[in-house]
Amino acid sequence: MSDLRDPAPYDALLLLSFGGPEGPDDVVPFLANVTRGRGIPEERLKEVGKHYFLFGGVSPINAQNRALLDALRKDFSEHGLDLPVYWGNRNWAPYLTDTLREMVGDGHRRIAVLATSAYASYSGCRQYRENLAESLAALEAEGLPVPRVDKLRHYFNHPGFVEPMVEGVLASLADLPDAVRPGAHLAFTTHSIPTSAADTSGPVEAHGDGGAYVAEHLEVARLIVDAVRERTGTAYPWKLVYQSRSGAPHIPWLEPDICDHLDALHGDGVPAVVMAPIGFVSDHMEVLYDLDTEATAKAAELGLPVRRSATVGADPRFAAAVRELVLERAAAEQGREPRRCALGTLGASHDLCPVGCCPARAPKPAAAGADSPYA
Ligand SMILES: CC1=C(CCC(=O)O)c2cc3nc(cc4[nH]c(cc5[nH]c(cc1n2)c(C)c5CCC(=O)O)c(CCC(=O)O)c4C)C(CCC(=O)O)=C3C
Ligand SMILES: [Fe+2]
Repeated sequence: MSDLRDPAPYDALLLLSFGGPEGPDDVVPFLANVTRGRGIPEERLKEVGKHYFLFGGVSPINAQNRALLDALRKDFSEHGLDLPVYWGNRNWAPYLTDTLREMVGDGHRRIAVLATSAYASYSGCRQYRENLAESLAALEAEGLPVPRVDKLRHYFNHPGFVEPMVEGVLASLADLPDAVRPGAHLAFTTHSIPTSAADTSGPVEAHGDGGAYVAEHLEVARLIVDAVRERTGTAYPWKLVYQSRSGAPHIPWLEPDICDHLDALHGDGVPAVVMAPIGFVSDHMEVLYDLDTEATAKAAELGLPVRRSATVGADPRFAAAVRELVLERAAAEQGREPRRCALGTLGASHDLCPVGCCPARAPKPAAAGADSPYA
């Protein structure tokens, strides 16, 4: 009988995130890291730099990841799960390669990886896998042991991710003035990406209009709408909309933008809107600027009452979900058939990204998938 809390074969968990600047001097080098070789127009970079300077050059994302680390360690220790937790980022310190070097130095060879992105897409999944491959190659070049890294499955439909967002939407609805609440609309938001990236997101079988990226977000929106209907008796009208678009204007990205959507709703006489950023795991800069600053100012200009609902952040139910995901994957790696928790109809996402999943425009080695050069 193997222990239900047995994380074997894993000897550590790595929290893999985006990273963000921690002061004014960090902003430009951070943006240079983010956009390395990606052809973001300079105008857009100047614009994005301003968002960070408005907040003293500090993105909240690192503090939020530190809080998540604390929540994970607390949850693991309370549940007898003996698994050290590390943290590394794609674009800022602590950098992924440095963290992996430290992990290998501490003797870890089989690492479960949780990315702070719940959905399929190049930016939210394969790009992290490319970062892992690059870092493993760096360790190899230094003559260090190369650990095996396994990325945990997408958790968009895990109850520990969805339930805190349901509560967040209920709280935002409750916070609206009584007079406008009955007519409120729900605007679920996520990061816009090029439609070409959306259409090829997820496994090849899922490719089609919007691919897995749009299908997964629509599923989460429906799950939240259903739960809100059950608990309030009201079927609030809703739509999935987008934010934080970048890239050249002639390239099609997912639309409509949240600000255009607010305009349209206002034009239709809708009296209030709850903006629910289901595409994000924490209230980082994309939420703080694009929703709480820009879209909220737009709504004020229209005289449209809006509320922005909370992301999961370091919610204990999310930490518990991460524990379940680690143990689920460990059980699968042990050759058992774990119970895979997933709400709705899409089912639990794959453990191993198949070949052709979320392709890059210029193919690069990616770890933790069926096409990984590292076993
Ligand atoms: C799908 C997606 C997520 C969600 C999944 C995930 O969480 O991974 C996400 C998260 C984030 N995106 C973030 C910041 C940025 N994203 C950029 C650029 C881009 N994002 C894209 C997509 C996504 N991005 C894309 C297709 C681009 C353009 C091309 C490119 O460069 O790949 C740029 C460059 C300037 C700009 O164009 O805006 C910045 C500064 C931060 C940090 C916020 C903070 O500091 O608190 C976070 C969490
Ligand atoms: Fe982004």
